[in-house]
Amino acid sequence: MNPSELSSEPVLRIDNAVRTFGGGRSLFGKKGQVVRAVDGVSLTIRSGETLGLVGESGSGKSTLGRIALRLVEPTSGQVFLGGRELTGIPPGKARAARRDIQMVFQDPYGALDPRVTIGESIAEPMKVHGLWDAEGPRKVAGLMRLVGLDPAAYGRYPHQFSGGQRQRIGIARALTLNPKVLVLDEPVSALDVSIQAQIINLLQKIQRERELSFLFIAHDLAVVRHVSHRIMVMYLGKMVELASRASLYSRPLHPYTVTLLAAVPMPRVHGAPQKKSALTIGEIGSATRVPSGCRFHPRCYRAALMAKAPGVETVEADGQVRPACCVRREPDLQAFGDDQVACHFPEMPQTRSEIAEGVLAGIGVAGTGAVKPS
Ligand SMILES: Nc1ncnc2c1ncn2[C@@H]1O[C@H](COP(=O)(O)OP(=O)(O)OP(=O)(O)O)[C@@H](O)[C@H]1O
Repeated sequence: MNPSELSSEPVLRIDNAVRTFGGGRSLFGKKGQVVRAVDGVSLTIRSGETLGLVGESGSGKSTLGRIALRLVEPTSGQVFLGGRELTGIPPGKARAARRDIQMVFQDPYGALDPRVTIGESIAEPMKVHGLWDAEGPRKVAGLMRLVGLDPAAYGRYPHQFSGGQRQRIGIARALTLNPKVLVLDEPVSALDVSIQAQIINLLQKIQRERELSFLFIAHDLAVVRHVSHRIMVMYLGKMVELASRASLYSRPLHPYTVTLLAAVPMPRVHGAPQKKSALTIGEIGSATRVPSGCRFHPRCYRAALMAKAPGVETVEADGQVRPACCVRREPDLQAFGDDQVACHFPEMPQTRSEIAEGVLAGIGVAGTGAVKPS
């Protein structure tokens, strides 16, 4: 579906979601550290749209996905599903309202109960919601056919299936209640590459047929590029960039996005050996000790470059010279057409040599080379 064909009404809306973990007292009365897993993130997804959600491990993607379903309660913020506020419903009554949003998990091995036949597994949500009737078996058979499984396999157990087939079972189970939104948390990352493509094709077919909306969480930027209409990039609990697929891959605005894209292996050119990224910039920071100002500043090539630019006020932070604004002030989200970015220097040019120079300026160098995203 083209972005222009999508309806403008959001099916899912998350407003300013915050989720912290920890902070309680230990047995000895010592106060634990607080993790700000999701720190003021908002998003919308329209009918038939796929919003890709990317970021390194620990950036808060799964927590945000679970907040959308209220599998994790937000510390603050609101979730609206089809215009109805999900977060306003008392916990005991949320199940019925949650029917319209379901989840597909990463691990097709762990997501299914090994003692339950796959047909029963697919039927279970209907039974839990009191929707099982004489039509139930026919519906389960229809769902099995939809995901490419033979209904004759109803009475078989999960261990009798391959990883890809189990993910098909997980998808059928997620569709049992006819939801409007699927949260797909790394749905193909546990599968072989050849099987990944089959599952992605299946998800896209189902999306077209049912006008489903997807929140598609993934590490793999190549997969996200393939499936998403828009992409949100998260870093240490914050959204740093939100853009259409076309702009994100052709003109990434946030230096973290540039760095992530640079870490994707480059396609082979004229039989040349595949180049891996030149940019390595150390580990993602700690979610318990979040850097001041822009959270990305300790790893940011652009901040390193700007610190050398004439007229830019600088400060030293953890032994690195950085623009004072990056260290002192969290950047606001700025709009660039339909795209948004949270960076103090979003328009700084990003030629290959400038990025390489920024890296060389002291952020951890793994050489120079193929850093400009294709
Ligand atoms: N139940 C929990 N208790 C304590 N900390 C948690 C809990 N769940 C998540 N966190 C922390 O919140 C932060 C964000 O975790 P989250 O799993 O949402 O990130 P992610 O981007 O999905 O990472 P991954 O790709 O590894 O799943 C991490 O620092 C994580 O350790």
